[in-house]
Amino acid sequence: MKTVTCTAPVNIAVIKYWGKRDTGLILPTNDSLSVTLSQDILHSKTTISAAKEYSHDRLWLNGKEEDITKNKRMHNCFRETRALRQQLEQDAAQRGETLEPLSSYHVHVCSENNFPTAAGLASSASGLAALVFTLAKLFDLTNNMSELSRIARQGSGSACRSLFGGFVAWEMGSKDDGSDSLAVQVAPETHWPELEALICVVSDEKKGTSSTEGMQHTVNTSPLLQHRIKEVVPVRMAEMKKAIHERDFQTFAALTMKDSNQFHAVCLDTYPPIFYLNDTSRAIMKIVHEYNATSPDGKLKAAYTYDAGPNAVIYAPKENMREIIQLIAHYFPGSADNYFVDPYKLFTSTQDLVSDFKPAGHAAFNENSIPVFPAGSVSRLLHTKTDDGPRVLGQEESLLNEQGLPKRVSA
Ligand SMILES: Nc1ncnc2c1ncn2[C@@H]1O[C@H](COP(=O)(O)OP(=O)(O)OP(=O)(O)O)[C@@H](O)[C@H]1O
Ligand SMILES: C[C@@](O)(CCOP(=O)(O)OP(=O)(O)O)CC(=O)O
Repeated sequence: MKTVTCTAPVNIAVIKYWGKRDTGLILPTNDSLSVTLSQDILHSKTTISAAKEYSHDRLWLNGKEEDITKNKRMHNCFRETRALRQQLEQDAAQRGETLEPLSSYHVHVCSENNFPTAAGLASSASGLAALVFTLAKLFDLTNNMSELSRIARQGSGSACRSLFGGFVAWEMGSKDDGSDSLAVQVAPETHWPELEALICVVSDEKKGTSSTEGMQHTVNTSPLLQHRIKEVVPVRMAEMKKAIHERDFQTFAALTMKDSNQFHAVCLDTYPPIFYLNDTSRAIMKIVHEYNATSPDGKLKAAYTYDAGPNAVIYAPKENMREIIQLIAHYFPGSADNYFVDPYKLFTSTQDLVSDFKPAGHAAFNENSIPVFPAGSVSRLLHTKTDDGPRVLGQEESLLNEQGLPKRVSA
């Protein structure tokens, strides 16, 4: 039996992917670009073992066994990585060497997300990236990350971007077979370490309309999406890459907010419309604009973005983060002890977090621009930053025991 354990990060797009031109191969209707967030805060952890004794492929997700017989996307990832392994085995045989025939073995996959699954926190991205990366390590594949991203893409589109750290573009490609639709790193995490993120968890419930389903309704009914694909995204992609290369937060922030807004506009333009934002999401947008508008030098200090759900992700330079956290904690107070995750020790206590709130330290800030929301409207604040791509862990981190069964199962 061979066993490997890895983690993969979440990525949050600043130029959104929304729409497929091929639903089977998962080929998008536009390029997209994302920031990879630290695995220290959010990650999928996956252990895979291969053994000739196994009778079928099995998956345990968050402690529960899932029926994967009909999971076409997962099978795509198994099929593609096994084909690459088989090639390695054949090449070795031609050289007169023997590689263990792992490509013919079944696998046991055990995966855990350290955050809610299917709640718009990009679990499919980290989960499928962890699956493909772990399979690649298990099979000793020599392919580079962009090649592997083609496989991860077939598990979930946004997963292809989670194979890299830092700033990552998914190039849509033009070929019918999808061979040129893959992720490339625009800049590594070390390029712009000052860029941080605050995830405001507005809801961690499973969402009503999945991204997969929602985006095809948009493709089929939204005229605005056609304008976005043809006219807007190509220009924004070029501007966003330049902004990242130049660490130009002004351009980065404006484009991030506009692109999030346009994504939610095409959701509204879908017929019947799709709504992912709620009143709390909209209030966070308003307060970020108020905060930016009253910045003493007129410069943008923060940018929000929302995926297919009400949770906000606020990107900002490190120097503004303390103030932003205080701002959000003031208007959206927590109701639970685990409200704020403070890995970078910005605050000495919860008291410190709420007591010295001075909105942007600026007289023009309209404190009544939104009301203070009921406690718990934002259930958690997770402070994080841009960070590296998937990591290989030691055997002691394995989620599977020596029989290839999960060490922990949930009821
Ligand atoms: N760790 C994991 N390993 C394997 N598959 C996973 C893992 N985590 C999530 N998934 C798959 O991804 C699905 C959730 O994807 P979905 O797109 O609905 O939610 P999301 O990724 O949280 O939201 P979004 O992509 O819109 O931000 C799960 O039902 C499961 O099939
Ligand atoms: C709003 C988004 O987060 C959409 C993500 O969609 P998915 O990658 O979850 O969809 P599938 O390819 O059908 O699995 C925007 C983005 O991440 O770019």
